[in-house]
Amino acid sequence: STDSCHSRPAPPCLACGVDDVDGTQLPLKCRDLTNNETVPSRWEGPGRCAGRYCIYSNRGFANGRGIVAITTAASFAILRTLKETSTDQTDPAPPYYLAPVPGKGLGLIANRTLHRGDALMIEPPAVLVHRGLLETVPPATQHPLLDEAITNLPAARRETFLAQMGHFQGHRVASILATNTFQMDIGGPDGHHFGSFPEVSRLNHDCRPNVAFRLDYKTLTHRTTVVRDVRPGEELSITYLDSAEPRARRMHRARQAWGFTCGCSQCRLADAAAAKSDRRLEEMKAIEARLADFGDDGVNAGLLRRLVRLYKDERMEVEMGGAYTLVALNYNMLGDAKNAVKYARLAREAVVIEGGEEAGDAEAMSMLAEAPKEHFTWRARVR
Ligand SMILES: C[S@@+](CC[C@H](N)C(=O)[O-])C[C@H]1O[C@@H](n2cnc3c(N)ncnc32)[C@H](O)[C@@H]1O
Repeated sequence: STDSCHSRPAPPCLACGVDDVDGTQLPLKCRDLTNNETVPSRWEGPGRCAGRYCIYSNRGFANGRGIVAITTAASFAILRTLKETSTDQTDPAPPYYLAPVPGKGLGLIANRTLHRGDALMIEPPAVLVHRGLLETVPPATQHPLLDEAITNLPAARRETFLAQMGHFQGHRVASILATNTFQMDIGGPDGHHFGSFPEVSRLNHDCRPNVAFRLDYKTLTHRTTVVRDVRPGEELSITYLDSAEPRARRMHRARQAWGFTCGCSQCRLADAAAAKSDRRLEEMKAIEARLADFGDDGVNAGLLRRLVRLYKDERMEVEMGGAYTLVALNYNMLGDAKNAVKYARLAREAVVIEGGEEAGDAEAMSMLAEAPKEHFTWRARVR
C-alpha cells in the first residue's frame, strides 16, 4: 500500500511515488537505492497529518539528497512549484572541516584562505516545517509526526539531520529543530516555515561573524558568503542575533532564544572594551539617523569618514551594505562625485553579498556609480 512506502524506516531506501503504488507497478517503480541509483525528483503526499499540517516528501530533491516538509496543502502547492537548484551537491572538497570548538560544541574551521565575496555553501533544506505546527500543535500530537516525517528522508540525509546538536532536553527531533532551524517564508498568505539545513547548522554564532547568510526563497536555498578574509585554522561563523544591539542585549537574547551563553570574541570582551564597543554602536546609529535626514545641515565629509571608521573598528563587515549606501548617497549630496562612485561600488558589492543580486539597493547603487551627476541626490546638500 501507499503507507508501506511512507512509513518505511530508512534504508534500504525504497523510493516510490504515491501515484505509482498501485500494486502491479510497485516492484517496477519502487527502486532499491543502495547501489546509488538516482531517484527522480517527485513529491509524495500528503502522508500522515495533524490537523491542517501533513507530511510531504521528495527523495529525489536536489539531486537525490531529499527533503521532507510538514505543511499545509496551500503551502505545499507553492513548495512544489519552487525551482530546484542545480548547485546543490555537497562539495567534495569544502574549504572547512568540522572540529570541536571550546565552549561551543562543534564548529566549522577554514582549511584554506578565504576572501571577502567567496561563496561558502549553497544548501537546500532537509526539513521544512510550517510555523503553525511548531507553535500551535501540542507535543503529544506534534512529536510523532516529526518522527515519522524524518523517516521519509533518504538514509544519508536523515543521518546528517539526526547528527545535529540538540541543545534542549526532551524530544530529539523537536530539540534539533529548535537549535538549528532558520526562518524561511516560502510565499503566499501563510508561508512562514522553519528550515533545517544540517550542513549550515554547524556554523556557530559570532556577534562579529566572518560569514553572511541569506535565504533564497525562489530556489529554496540557504546561501553563505565570506565577508572578510579568513586564515586557515580560523573558525567560520554567522550571527544568530542583531549585531548592532549592545552586548548585554545580545547575550540576553542568545540565552532566551537559544539557551546558550554566548562565548564569541565580542561577548568575551573585558567590560571596558565592551562598553567602548557599545558606545561605537550607539554613535553609528546616531550618525546613520543624521545621514538619512535630508534636512540635517551639519552633514559633512568628516561625518561620513567617521561612520566608515566605526564600522571597521567594530568589525561589522557582515552589515556594510546599508552604511555604504548612506555614505555613497551623502557624498553625492555633498557634490563629491569621486567618493560617491567609490562608495556606491562598495555598497553594491556589500548589498549583493548580504542580500543577493536581486537585493533592493543593488541596482540603485550601480546607477549611482555609473552617473553620479545625473542621480537625483547630486549636490542636494549644497546650498
Ligand atoms: C546551530 S548549533 C551550532 C553548531 C553546534 N555547535 C554543533 O555542535 O553542532 C547552535 C548551538 O551551538 C552552540 N553555540 C553556537 N554559537 C555559540 C557561541 N557563540 N557561544 C556558545 N555556544 C554557541 C550553542 O549550544 C547553540 O545552541
